[in-house]
Amino acid sequence: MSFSSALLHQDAFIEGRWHPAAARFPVHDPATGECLAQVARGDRASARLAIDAAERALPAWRATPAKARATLLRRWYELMVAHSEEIATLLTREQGKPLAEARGEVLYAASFIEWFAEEARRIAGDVLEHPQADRRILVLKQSVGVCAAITPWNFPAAMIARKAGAALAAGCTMVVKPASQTPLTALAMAALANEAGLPAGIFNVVPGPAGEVGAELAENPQVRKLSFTGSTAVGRKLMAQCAPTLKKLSLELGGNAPFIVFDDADVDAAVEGALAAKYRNSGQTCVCANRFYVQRGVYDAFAAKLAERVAMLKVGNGLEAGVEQGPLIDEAALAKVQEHVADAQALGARVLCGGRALGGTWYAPTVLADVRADAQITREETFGPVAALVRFKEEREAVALANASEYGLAAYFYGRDLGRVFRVAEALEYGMVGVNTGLFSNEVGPFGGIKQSGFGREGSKYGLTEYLELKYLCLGL
Ligand SMILES: NC(=O)C1=CN([C@@H]2O[C@H](COP(=O)(O)OP(=O)(O)OC[C@H]3O[C@@H](n4cnc5c(N)ncnc54)[C@H](OP(=O)(O)O)[C@@H]3O)[C@@H](O)[C@H]2O)C=CC1
Ligand SMILES: O=C(O)[C@H](O)CS(=O)(=O)O
Repeated sequence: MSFSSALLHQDAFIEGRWHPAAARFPVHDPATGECLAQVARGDRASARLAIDAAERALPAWRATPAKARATLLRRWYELMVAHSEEIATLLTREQGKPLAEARGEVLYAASFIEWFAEEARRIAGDVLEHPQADRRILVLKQSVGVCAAITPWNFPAAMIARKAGAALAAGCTMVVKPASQTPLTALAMAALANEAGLPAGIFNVVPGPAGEVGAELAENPQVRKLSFTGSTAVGRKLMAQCAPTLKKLSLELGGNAPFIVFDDADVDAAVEGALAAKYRNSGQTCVCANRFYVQRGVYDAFAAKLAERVAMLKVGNGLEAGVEQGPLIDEAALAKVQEHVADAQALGARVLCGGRALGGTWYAPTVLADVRADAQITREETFGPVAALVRFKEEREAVALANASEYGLAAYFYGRDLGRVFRVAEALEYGMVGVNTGLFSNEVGPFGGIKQSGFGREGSKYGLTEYLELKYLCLGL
């Protein structure tokens, strides 16, 4: 095996130690097919071991003063930044995204740990006036307890940091099951958490199959909260699996983001925003624009300018300098993209650029024009580098088209009339709306969706409440 890295680990990380296993599963580089590692295949027993470790570590961590928790989280953040190049290389190798994006993701992930290190010290309860003179009301905020996280392959660092940063800041302990396609980044993060001095059992990583490790995390009564990022279908299953033990849940699920361009938009800005919203991670993000509604007055100009820019995107192995589009994660992802393009073309869409597989799991960055409003690509999440342009006439029509989806995660629109900005922003049924921007993800804004995109918010000051319980004390004087 040619691949090596000081941060390459292949065993589960439980209670501050590496836990090998006889059974192992391969991790492949989606760009080359190379086997990067053989990772210990967790099972229900190892998941239980991690949950028990998290339970043992909980009392001391809960009792650790917030300032001390913050200091340890800050040190973890500093190590993530100091080792960002190594982690980014691991991330690109196992997930495929261009190194420049991987570097960005590692710093984005680290920003959540930094943010929640700061938020840890601002957890405050209340002292309230009781209706009776001889009583006092106190409201305490206390950590939920042992938490679980199940995370996807498309952001192997950020999705973990966005959950673990909040959980640990709140005084919870956590067991993470990373996606089986991308466990190496999670294990590298565990190594750095350990180096930062996070006590044993606080943060545990157990790679392994969903049906074993995932099932134990969802069903074990010691786990009081589960945070999941991934597809809506799996989110529904997990919600059912968590029901018997009434776990708190955060579900960041699938999306189908509309991207609306109005006649009064700055078309050049809208094109740049479309590039950011559509082609990041080769279109494999839950907040990627999935369907474009362009008003007839700017349709031709926007379509031509977007196609010109998209055709220039450099496609290749994410490790190569200047590459802007890496491979899709696997053959199934490629097949879904091809299916959406073929369906749109069968309904009359024109390919302005791309529209073809390039070998391996690469797909040419694509712009489709004259897409019918009922095409499959407008109803289902493509999770690939294809922009489908639908023409519209009136504002009301665009909002209706945008809202005609079971999903409600992200939406975007470009327009400069102030009245329209407020009308449309307030009318769109989504958890997050980008106005004259195609990228809104950061540690400060509350990330999450509504409808079939799930519930709960991550990052921001709101992210901490997902890991806190309120306790009401009534004091008789
Ligand atoms: N809203 C958001 O923030 C995000 C949403 N997503 C959505 O997720 C999808 C793509 O990500 P993808 O990884 O394929 O999603 P999946 O839902 O298939 O997998 C996500 C994680 O869930 C695990 N998993 C799968 N099935 C089960 C199960 N039955 N029980 C427990 N765990 C399970 C997987 O484990 P294993 O790998 O071992 O199978 C993986 O760790 C898209 O729909 C995308 O929109 C993705 C990222 C962010
Ligand atoms: O998993 C994802 O797709 C991420 O949540 C998208 S983002 O946070 O990088 O915008």
